[in-house]
Amino acid sequence: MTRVSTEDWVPQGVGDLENRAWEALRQNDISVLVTAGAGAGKTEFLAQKATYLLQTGICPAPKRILAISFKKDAARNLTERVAKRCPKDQARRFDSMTFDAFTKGLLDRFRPALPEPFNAPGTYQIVTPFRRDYEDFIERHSYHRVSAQQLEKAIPLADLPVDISSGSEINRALANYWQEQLFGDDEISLSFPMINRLVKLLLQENSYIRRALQATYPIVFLDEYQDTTYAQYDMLLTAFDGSDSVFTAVGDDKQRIMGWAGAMNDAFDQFENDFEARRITLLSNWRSHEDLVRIQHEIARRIDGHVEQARAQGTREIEGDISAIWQFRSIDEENNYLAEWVSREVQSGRVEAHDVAILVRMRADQVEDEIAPAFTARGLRIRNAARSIGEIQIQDLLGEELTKIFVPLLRLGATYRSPDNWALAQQSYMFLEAPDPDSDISQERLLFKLEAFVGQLRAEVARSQPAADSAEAIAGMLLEFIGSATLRQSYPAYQRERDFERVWRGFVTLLKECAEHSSSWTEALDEFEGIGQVALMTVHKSKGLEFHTMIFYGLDNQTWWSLTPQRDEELNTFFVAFTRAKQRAFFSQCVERGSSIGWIQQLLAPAGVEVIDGVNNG
Ligand SMILES: Nc1ncnc2c1ncn2[C@@H]1O[C@H](COP(=O)(O)OP(=O)(O)OP(=O)(O)O)[C@@H](O)[C@H]1O
Repeated sequence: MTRVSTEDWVPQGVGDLENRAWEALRQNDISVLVTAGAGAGKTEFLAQKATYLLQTGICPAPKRILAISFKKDAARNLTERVAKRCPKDQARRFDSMTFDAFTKGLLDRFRPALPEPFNAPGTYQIVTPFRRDYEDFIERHSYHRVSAQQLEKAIPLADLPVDISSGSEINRALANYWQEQLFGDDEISLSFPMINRLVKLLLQENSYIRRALQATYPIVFLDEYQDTTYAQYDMLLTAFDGSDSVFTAVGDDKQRIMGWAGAMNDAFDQFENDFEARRITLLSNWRSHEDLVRIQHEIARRIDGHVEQARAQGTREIEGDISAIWQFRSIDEENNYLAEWVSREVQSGRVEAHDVAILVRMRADQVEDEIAPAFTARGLRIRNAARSIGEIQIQDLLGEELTKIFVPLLRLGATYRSPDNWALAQQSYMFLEAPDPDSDISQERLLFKLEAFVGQLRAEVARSQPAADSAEAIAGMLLEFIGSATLRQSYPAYQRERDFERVWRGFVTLLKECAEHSSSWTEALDEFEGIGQVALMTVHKSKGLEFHTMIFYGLDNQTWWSLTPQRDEELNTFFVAFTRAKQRAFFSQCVERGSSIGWIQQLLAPAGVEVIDGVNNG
């Protein structure tokens, strides 16, 4: 086993860390709260810290690190970075997952240990109820003093079993709601907030499970900590109550955009108190260049008057405007201009199509219908990340483990030289098969099997033209080789058949769709991954991502009506979206749709962002 001394350890994959990041990295006896603005490398910092702790043996075998992220992409990204940097036996001890995957994993493993009636036998389905479902429930039971909104808000906060001794109507409604979800006519139906409550109860009632969890994870990371909900925090406190586990939380309170979903509004202070944590603030911005950082700072100041300006570490690569509000007279003019502009930029080689993102407030499907013809006419395709393929959105599908395992294999099938995909395929396969790390023979045997399969896949791919039926057959070969049972055993998120089927069906459907449009398998796979396509997404979905060029589409007071500086969350959302840009961020607005948003113009004007005539902007 390779070990590096703490003095000799150096960051990997990046040049260096800023001094304060070094400080936070070496802080291992007490918990730390790393706060920093956009692009400060918070997620990267966690990847470095995990690497440091594993490589130096500060986290020795068999101890593990638990990293909790909000998005699947982020969780997967962390796993990949650590896997690239650490030997296998170390990387396997890094468990990176979303909050929901963490709680669901615990529930699926230990459900029988819940007290009655919460250990009800039978499978369960995960549901995401809408407000009208709660309204329907309230109406059916004739609760007069409880609203649907109150019930919805109370579910994540109420401990189980719900105390009905006081006779309060909300508690009676809650208890009844649980009863119906567990013992109604259909299959047991649980939402993620309900799963959270069940896991809290499980951990509270079972000191054995709690102690096992604490012994396994002496180190816990929390990414995007600002969006932690009260319920999630409460569950964590229960899980690690009385433990010596050391926490590292990273976050930016200006990027708090999940208040509507119950995110804590005093998360940072609470963490400092409860975990006796030291707060360390990072100052760099590695993503954006100086001129963009100056504009970002104007927005940041509006959110927090005391915020320090970040030190831009990115290099400006383009000349001309880096930000402006383009005004158009009609929707047609706007769409044609944007398509023309993006097409020119892509053709000139200044930016790749998939490094351009068009951001909308909501209804991405409708906007796709509106703008796609102008882009298609210029040979550009739009990748609407929010489009649903069966029961899963494209952006989520691309972040799924199944996709991350199958796509490199498909790439290997479609091309003869692809060392990166070979490395990814090998890494996934070894993870799934988990050969004895001390046995060279079993590892070699597996590699041989993988090579043989890739050979077969290549032959099949070479034999068949891309089309719906051939895509389905090839996807079937992949599943047969990897094995659905292996996948489902390896990932808690796939343990239940219907969860697995949802992703698998989405994967096959999108692959078929892409194959039908393409003249080669490489083209089909590029289309599948959105390579060479202009990204279209909602501002919320842009969180955690980055693009060379961003265009905020249709920024008028009708479409972006809710964007007001009086609502913290909306301003934060705007900040999150704006800070995704590495090189430039433009706004498009047209009078046909609504009038301009005065306060945004006033906010951005001091940083030199002007309103200009879209068509004649040169
Ligand atoms: N020390 C570093 N040196 C060079 N590049 C870095 C460093 N740290 C991070 N980066 C790069 O800077 C970009 C932003 O990093 P990262 O996504 O980790 O930031 P973040 O603080 O989590 O961002 P945000 O909160 O805005 O989502 C990424 O492209 C990352 O690879």
